[in-house]
Amino acid sequence: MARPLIQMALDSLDFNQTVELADKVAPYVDIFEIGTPCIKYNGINLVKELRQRYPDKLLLVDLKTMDAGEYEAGAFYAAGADICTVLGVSGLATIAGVIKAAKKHGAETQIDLINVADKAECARESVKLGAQIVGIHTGLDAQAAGHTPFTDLNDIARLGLNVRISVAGGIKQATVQQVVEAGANIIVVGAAIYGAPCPATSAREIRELVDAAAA
Ligand SMILES: O=C(CO)[C@H](O)[C@H](O)COP(=O)(O)O
Repeated sequence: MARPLIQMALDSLDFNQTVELADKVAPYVDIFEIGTPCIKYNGINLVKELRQRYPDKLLLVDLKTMDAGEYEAGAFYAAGADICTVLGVSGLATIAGVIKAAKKHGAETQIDLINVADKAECARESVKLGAQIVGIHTGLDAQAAGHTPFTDLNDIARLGLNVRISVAGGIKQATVQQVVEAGANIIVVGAAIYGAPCPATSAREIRELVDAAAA
């Protein structure tokens, strides 16, 4: 099995804390995600800072674009994003716009299936448009209401689409093996790392668990 990537969700609002956290966990993760609240609060300068600081890491900007896909995402790809997210609920025209902007910069697009009613259909259509990643995502509010991403992950993985699958939504040490075995290619982790007493230790544990599950 190809080694799944670990994506660290940087979900603080504070610019310096975000950079400090990235520094702490960098040895253990493959992708830095600038979370949606974080990018709204800090803007494109944070993309530039992390790009310059980490030229060899993948950088995902969690724009969760809902409209004006090409226009909105284009600036972030130009600033150094490797991946931007667009909401599946935005519709195919907006998704196509973000994909167009990504292609212009040799970058990738992730379709976030959060709150999409027919996730299989949205994933299939997104792949036809040229998306490289679909995101199974139980958001923070849905997590608080007791939801998890596991059933949706299994359902989408079973489709066997030519697309990488990202999973997010409260993934922690206890659930890493399950999501790797279900077929996730990108494991997104936020609170289980940034909320831990020692984020670096937590990130290292998750790295070891992902690698062991994929071996
Ligand atoms: O995109 C997000 C919220 O919309 C989070 O970054 C994502 O859910 C990962 O964080 P956690 O592991 O804490 O769920």
